[in-house]
Amino acid sequence: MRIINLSEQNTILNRFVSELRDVNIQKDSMRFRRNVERIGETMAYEISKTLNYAPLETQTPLGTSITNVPTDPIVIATILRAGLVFHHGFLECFDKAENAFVSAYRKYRENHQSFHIHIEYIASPQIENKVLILTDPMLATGGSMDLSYQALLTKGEPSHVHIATIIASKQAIEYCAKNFPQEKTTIWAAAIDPELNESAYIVPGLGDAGDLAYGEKE
Ligand SMILES: O=P(O)(O)OC[C@H]1O[C@H](OP(=O)(O)OP(=O)(O)O)[C@H](O)[C@@H]1O
Ligand SMILES: O=c1cc[nH]c(=O)[nH]1
Ligand SMILES: [Mg+2]
Repeated sequence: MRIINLSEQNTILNRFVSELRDVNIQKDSMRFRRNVERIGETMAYEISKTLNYAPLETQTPLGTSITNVPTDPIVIATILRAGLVFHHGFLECFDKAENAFVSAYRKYRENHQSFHIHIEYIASPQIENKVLILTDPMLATGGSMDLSYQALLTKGEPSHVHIATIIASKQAIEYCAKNFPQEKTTIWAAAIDPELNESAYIVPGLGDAGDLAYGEKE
């Protein structure tokens, strides 16, 4: 398993992440959504470097040109709600990809301290032998990602799994490293944070990504 922490490189991605985290800037929900999307676009570009390529001959008005283009069939999957904008960023880059959606969300108990992860439905194409990119901006315990992957396996065995996230906790990275297939999983994180609080929120993190993008829910 490869674990790639993009914050270890000095790139403009770090600016997008710092704006998401900033308690004042993040109040501008349009900017928050756009930054999530921009990170999706940038991460998709990084993932594109790991795909298989073949030469494509193109007719131009003046002659022919040969360009290496990616050949892998790609399915971009996302976890509602917070994943939606991130997904859109990936789709801007991989515009020919198929798409899958999983409704996995935290259902809190009365005390709001404990929760279980609830999956209601999935909408997915066949994923057999395709490159599966699982996108979710927050990887806190890793539970939603794991359950979503298990649900998607009912649609076939992917050739490779990319877990793509903006902020992961150390704990979730360790959890995914144990629970996803070693030989064909890559984890991409724009940042990896040290801990979770008692409500399983990432610290320092950025808060609740779904609420910041779309408003609070009941
Ligand atoms: O790694 P985990 O511990 O499973 O937590 C991460 C999940 O929590 C968030 O979704 P949330 O349940 O808040 O739903 P929302 O996107 O609708 O706000 C986030 O987008 C992940 O899906
Ligand atoms: O820190 C966290 C954990 C789960 N979901 C979020 O949006 N943020
Ligand atoms: Mg949320």
